[in-house]
Amino acid sequence: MSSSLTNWASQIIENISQLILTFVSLDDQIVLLSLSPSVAGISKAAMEDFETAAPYTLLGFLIRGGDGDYSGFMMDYAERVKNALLWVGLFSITFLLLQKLARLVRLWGQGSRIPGPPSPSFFGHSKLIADRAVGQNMIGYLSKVHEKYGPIVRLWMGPTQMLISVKDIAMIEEMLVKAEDKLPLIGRAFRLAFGRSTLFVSSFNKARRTRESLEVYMNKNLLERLNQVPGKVVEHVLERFVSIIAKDVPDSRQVSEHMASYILGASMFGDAFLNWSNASLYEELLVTVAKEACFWDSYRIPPFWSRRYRRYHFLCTRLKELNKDIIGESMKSRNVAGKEDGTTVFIDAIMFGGSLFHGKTKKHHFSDEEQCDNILGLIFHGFLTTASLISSILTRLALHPELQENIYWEIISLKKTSKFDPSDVQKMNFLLATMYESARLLPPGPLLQRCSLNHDLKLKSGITVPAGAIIVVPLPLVHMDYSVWGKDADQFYPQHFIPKTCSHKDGMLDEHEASKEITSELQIDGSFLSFGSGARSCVGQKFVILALSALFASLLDSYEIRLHPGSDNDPKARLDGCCVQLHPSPNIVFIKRNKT
Ligand code: HEM
Repeated sequence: MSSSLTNWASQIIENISQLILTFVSLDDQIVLLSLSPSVAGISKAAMEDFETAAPYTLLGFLIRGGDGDYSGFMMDYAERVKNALLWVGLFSITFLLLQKLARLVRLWGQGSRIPGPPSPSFFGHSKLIADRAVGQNMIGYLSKVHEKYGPIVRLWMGPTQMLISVKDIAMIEEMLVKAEDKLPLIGRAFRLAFGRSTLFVSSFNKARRTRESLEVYMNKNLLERLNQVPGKVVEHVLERFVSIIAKDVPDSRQVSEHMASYILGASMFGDAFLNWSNASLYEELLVTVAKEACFWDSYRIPPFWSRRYRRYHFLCTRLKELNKDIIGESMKSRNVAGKEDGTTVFIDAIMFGGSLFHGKTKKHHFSDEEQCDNILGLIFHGFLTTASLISSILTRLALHPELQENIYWEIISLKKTSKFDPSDVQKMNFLLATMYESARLLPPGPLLQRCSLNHDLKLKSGITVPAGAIIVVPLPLVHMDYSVWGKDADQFYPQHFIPKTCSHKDGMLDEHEASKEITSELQIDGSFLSFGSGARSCVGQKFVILALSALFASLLDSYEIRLHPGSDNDPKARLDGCCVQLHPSPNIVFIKRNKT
């Protein structure tokens, strides 16, 4: 038995050396050792050559078998290979499952150490929140659980998904610095409507470089343009207003959508946007897509079979086309102007320099298509949030005429010393405080959302938030916390942002103080979170506050905003689509000031 084995082994070794030679002589017709010659890619002629030229090769042995019974050996061999593969597969799957199970057990263990209500069912609280009554008032539900379980609360959204809600300012600050990623859902939501974005992606590492350059760009170049934009936007808005009131009395929401699209369009695309014949259509599509986006984004797999979805997709495609169109117009006007003036630097920086939106590596720059998607994603986020904030400001001003008088007083005071210039808004503390207060009482997005994709977060309090948990900050609870904002926390009161020590009338700054950073003279700390905070905070914050202040200064310089007689004067905050709005949106009118 042992001698036959030795013979067999030596025959194999001999055959291997012959086989190598045979392989060389058979060109490339033999692909690899295989179970059947046809599968191995051996032609019939080659097979005959092979058998006569190398009757004792390894391949020959395998095909013919040592004693001529090759089929039995091959079957046995195939069986062993199959079994080996099955075992490898089984081990890999078991290993992966065990890994997942270990992660799950760890998650449950970590979760059980964070206070929170027990899971009501296998589906956790997601089923509860999907319930209309609770879902509509998610903040109310979070308020109740925070009251019962403390400033950090854990909710199970299913057996594998944990939601952590944080209400304590110090914890929020720490969490927003440490949790640098966003929920993957956010990236998907934007991709569905507008393609790829370098900004609103989940991984912070992927967004970091683009964020940094965009922030520098917005705080420098876009703000420099503020002197030119607001006056023109007010003119356009009022022109449109006149055409709307010929048919209907506009509500603050319609006016705010119009203002938001014009202020963003004119800042980003320059005068080309103001002269563009499709500007109204672009705005209409933005509004329609924005209304539907949140609904369709809730689907894991988009329902391509639904006619309504296909219509939505069509509108997104049309919006993309118009976006390309206005980018083209903006670039054309740059060529006509023949110089890089303020009106087109934004588009230049993106489309030509390629320096604004970076690719994944230094060498990789995005294609024009990807750059257009990035611009649209930015406009979409900016439009939704800015329109919601403008609507809130318009409503507050219409409901509180005394606020308008304070702001008008600031404008008049400035005019006494020099000709009013929109960039002077940096000196108008009361106006700035009105912007912040509107954003505080009605943050466009009621929940800040973050996560840490790869690492657990160890908080100073000793709590560990597991990687992948959804972290939310319920802004209304933080912004209406009596212990932070005082007993009038739920009231609209711009003085919340004006330091008590400010000696100027209604908080207006003198020339010297105003030259400092805008926010340094207002009382803005970690408890104001409408623009987020930490690693992924909004890069448009400074631009929006100054642009809207300039816009309202230009408007209030010439007009008073009034409630239309009979209009509702007690609107309530309600989540509408992706943003919070006041409902019902009051009808407003602009009355020309008598400046005699
Ligand atoms: C009233 C207007 C706006 C509000 C209330 C707002 C609010 C926010 C909030 C809450 C976030 C998430 C912050 C966080 O998770 O900590 C955000 C992110 C962002 N915002 Fe805004 N935003 C506004 C306007 C704008 C505008 C006009 C732009 C630029 C044109 C802009 C650019 C961005 C960008 C690029 C991000 C993403 C940052 C990232 O994911 O890394 N925002 N914004």
